[in-house]
Amino acid sequence: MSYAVKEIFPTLQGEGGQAGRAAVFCRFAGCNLWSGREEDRAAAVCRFCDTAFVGLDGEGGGRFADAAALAAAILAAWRGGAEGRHVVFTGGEPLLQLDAPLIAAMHAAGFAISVESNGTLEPPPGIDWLCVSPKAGAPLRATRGEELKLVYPQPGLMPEAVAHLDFRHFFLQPMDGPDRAAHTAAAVAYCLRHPRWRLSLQTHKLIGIP
Ligand SMILES: C[S@@+](CC[C@H](N)C(=O)[O-])C[C@H]1O[C@@H](n2cnc3c(N)ncnc32)[C@H](O)[C@@H]1O
Ligand SMILES: Nc1nc2[nH]cc(C(=O)O)c2c(=O)[nH]1
Ligand code: SF4
Ligand SMILES: [Mg+2]
Repeated sequence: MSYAVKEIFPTLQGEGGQAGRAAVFCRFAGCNLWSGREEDRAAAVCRFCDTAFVGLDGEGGGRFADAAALAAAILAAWRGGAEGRHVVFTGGEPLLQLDAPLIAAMHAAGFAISVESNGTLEPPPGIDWLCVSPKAGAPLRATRGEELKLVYPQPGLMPEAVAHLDFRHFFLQPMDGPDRAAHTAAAVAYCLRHPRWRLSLQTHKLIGIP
């Protein structure tokens, strides 16, 4: 199968339990919870998205004919050597496209594989670090993984509704937008009262890296 990729770029993981870790980000085009068009946002299932994921026109983006071609482009974007190779598949929704051949190609190239998913699709085997970020009003099919990262506050999806799931780490990430400061204060207050939950800041935005 071919892959539609918005952009490929090296940066530090900004969020969650791996914040600060070097990675190549591969952002797939397309999502099942929003078209990505502003005129559709108000009617979408997921309405707070902070990401442009439509098209193939970002840095390093394009259509890749097969897993070998995409793996080669990701390896070319890695700034380190053979040690510590790490790719984060995100989007858009990466589980619409991430498949067994790509997982095998990345592992063969020496990469650990992280995934940022909305959790609506069954993850394929072989993911080394699965981050699930559930969305109010969307079905949740990925109920286990390394971290659950809930954007907070989300009307219709309280942390209590997902705290029983089988994840190693539970994060609240303040919803970015015009009310980011108030959302951050609310997330801090929630973590103080519910210590199973830890705060995830979008540190890349704080320091101005991609
Ligand atoms: C752009 S999404 C792509 C991956 C996948 N579609 C998902 O939603 O998890 C990457 C991460 O950013 C989070 N995110 C999106 N919009 C956000 C916002 N306005 N504030 C904080 N986090 C946000 C998502 O919940 C997810 O954890
Ligand atoms: N630095 C950095 N860290 C991130 N963690 C998750 C991101 C995403 O958009 O999926 C992201 C991103 O876009 N940049
Ligand atoms: S599910 Fe993820 S990529 Fe899709 S609209 Fe929501 S935050 Fe954006
Ligand atoms: Mg992002």
